[in-house]
Amino acid sequence: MTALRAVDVHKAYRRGREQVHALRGVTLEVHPGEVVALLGRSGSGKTTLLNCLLGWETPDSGEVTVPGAAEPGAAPWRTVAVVPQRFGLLDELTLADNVAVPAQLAGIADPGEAALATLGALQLGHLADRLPDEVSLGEQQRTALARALVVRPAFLVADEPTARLDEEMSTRVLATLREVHAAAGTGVLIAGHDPLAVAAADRVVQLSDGVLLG
Ligand SMILES: Nc1ncnc2c1ncn2[C@@H]1O[C@H](COP(=O)(O)OP(=O)(O)OP(=O)(O)O)[C@@H](O)[C@H]1O
Repeated sequence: MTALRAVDVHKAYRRGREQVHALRGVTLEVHPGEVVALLGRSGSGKTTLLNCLLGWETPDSGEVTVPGAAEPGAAPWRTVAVVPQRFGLLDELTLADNVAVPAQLAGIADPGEAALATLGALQLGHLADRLPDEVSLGEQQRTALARALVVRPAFLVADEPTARLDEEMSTRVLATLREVHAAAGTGVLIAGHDPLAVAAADRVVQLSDGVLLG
């Protein structure tokens, strides 16, 4: 498995008459089995870079490589799973069903069972039948993580996974990311501005006004 890679990526948005250069020639590789923290203040371009890596946005120039995506029948979202900034849980579905949906789409033999096992691994088994608005924000966040992990992705991209959590819960979520990484060799990219994420990472890179430092 090769790296998840962005090479010399540029991306600008138009805001009225103004051009906002969100990314100015960013090159970043995340190798299988490493945890990378992507730091940067608000507006530095972190989400734009993640969106380009996920194929949700097309760079103006430069190249993004998602391992395995070029193979026939490949689904990039199975290779690179995401925990979005706003979780994206479906309000009408229980936590178990939220997690079962990607398992089903991925053709996993027993999606319900896989969902329960993944929720259990994140200490959420007892909440499986609740709706998202019947659990805490931290529990919603961990459910989004379970939904990303249920397809056993090669890479996991998490946009500010600790932004809405207190220190204790942040530590727990980051420990879970490290455990997943250790157990499955998953490459993890954590974006945010949380010093705790730095402590959990093998490597730290910083975006500043669309340029990657270090
Ligand atoms: N759809 C858009 N249209 C116009 N400008 C945008 C759009 N998306 C992002 N931008 C601008 O591009 C720059 C980078 O935004 P981005 O969301 O990537 O930053 P970020 O580092 O993820 O910020 P945050 O930490 O607040 O989420 C910002 O100046 C932002 O205002």
